[in-house]
Order: sequence, then C-alpha cells, then structure tokens
Amino acid sequence: MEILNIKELSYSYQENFKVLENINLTIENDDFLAIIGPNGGGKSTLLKLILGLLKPQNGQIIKNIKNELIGYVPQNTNLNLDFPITALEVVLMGHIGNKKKLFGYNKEDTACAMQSLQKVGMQDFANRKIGDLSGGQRQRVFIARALCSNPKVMLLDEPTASIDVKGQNEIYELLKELNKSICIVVVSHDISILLNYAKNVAHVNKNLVYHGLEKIQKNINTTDEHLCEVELLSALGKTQVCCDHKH
Ligand SMILES: Nc1ncnc2c1ncn2[C@@H]1O[C@H](COP(=O)(O)OP(=O)(O)OP(=O)(O)O)[C@@H](O)[C@H]1O
Repeated sequence: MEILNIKELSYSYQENFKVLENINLTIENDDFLAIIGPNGGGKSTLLKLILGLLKPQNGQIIKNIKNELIGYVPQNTNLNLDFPITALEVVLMGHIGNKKKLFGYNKEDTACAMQSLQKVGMQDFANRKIGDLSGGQRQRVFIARALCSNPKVMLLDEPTASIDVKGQNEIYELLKELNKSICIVVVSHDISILLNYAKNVAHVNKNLVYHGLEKIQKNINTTDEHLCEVELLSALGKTQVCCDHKH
C-alpha cells in the first residue's frame, strides 16, 4: 500500500532560492527508505514537509495515513543530559504529546511505555537517568518514545550521529526488526552501513534521485571496506539498472 505520494514538490525558505525543486517520491507501507545527500541538500527540509511542519509552496504531498501515525525521531534531540529524567519518563513524554495531557500518567500509559521500551530492548534501563545511558541506548529510548503512538511510518533524522559502530549496527538491526511491521525512513550519512538495510535510496540535493535497491544486484561488499557516498553511488550507477539520470 502506498502511504505517501509526493508530486512535483518545491520549497524555498527565501525568495528565488529553492532548497527543494520538483521532488517526486512514493513511499510504500513496507519500505525501508534511506534519504542521503550532502550537507544542506534539503533532507531535513523534506522530512519537515512530510511531517507537516512546513507547507509546500509548489506541488503536493498526498498522505494515505493520519499525521498521528507518523512517528518522528528528530536530529540531535535537544535534551539537557544533566536533567534528572529517566528513560521511562522520556518515553512517557510520547504519551503526553498524543493525549495533550499536561500532568500525570495512568497505569495504561506506563504499561504502554514499558512495552515500547521492551520493543527496543531497553526495558531493564527504564529507571536509569537518560544522561547515564550510552548514545546508542539513549537513541533507542527516543525510538521507543516515537513508538508510543503505534506509528505506521517512522521518520528518523540522523539516528546514528555520534554513536560508535557497534551502537550504529544495533540501531539498524532494531530498525530492520521494526520494518517487519512499519515503514522506516532514515536520513543518514552512514551510507555504507545503511545500504545493508535500506530497500530504496533517495539522494537529495535540491533535486531527488531515486534508487530502487531491490532491483539492483548488490555487488558491493559493504562489510569489508568503508566506501564514501560518492563511491557507493557510482557503484550503483555501474549496475546499469539505475534510473536514467545524470549525477
Ligand atoms: N529555517 C530556515 N531558514 C532559512 N534557511 C534554512 C532554514 N532551514 C534550513 N535552511 C537552509 O536550507 C538548506 C537545506 O537545509 P536542510 O537542513 O534541509 O539540509 P540537510 O540536507 O538536512 O543538511 P544536513 O545534512 O547538514 O543536516 C540549507 O541551505 C539551509 O541553510
């Protein structure tokens, strides 16, 4: 099922300076889409447009699901690590967002938050202070928070930034597991790791170039060597199954 269809979308923050131009993209409910591209290429802007935080000036975004069913894990979650809040309380904040409650959680909220922590393998850390967790563990807690609303699609902006390789792999393994039941869209620079998990890749640099990885015979050994984004993209181009575009 198609959950998102973006047609001829353009966006400018300032007049006569398009950050995104004529973007076309379809996302299916079982997709694992990697959004890659250079700094300032417009990746976060595209996520914000999908989330409805920004309104398209040209083109349209057709969503076949309600906004509440779109989970979001933002880039560099702005949380003061000295703030004495536990992993469970961070996840419960996802419930506050849903129900527009200001104070207090009931037993159901707590049970649901514990379930979300279990899904990400962090139930034993529920009462740990968020500042005492490793970067990878903390990120899993933020993913648990986004899971509270039982999303059909989860958007993650640079989920593995500043996390060591082991932690990155654990995050991607978790996303692979979640992808059995929900659609995953990840903005990332870790393209060599991401390519082992993504089903499709959108390269965004004002324009969007789409690579359907399932149609491409993967002849790149991404586990043994580190390849930069450009090397990987050119390797994808050499498979000759790529779209008819110029990089
Ligand atoms: N609120 C804003 N006002 C004006 N310009 C902005 C705003 N937000 C982003 N931009 C500009 O839009 C362009 C795209 O930014 P965006 O954050 O979408 O890129 P990105 O691909 O996510 O970059 P990065 O990989 O560095 O996170 C950049 O030139 C940026 O400076």
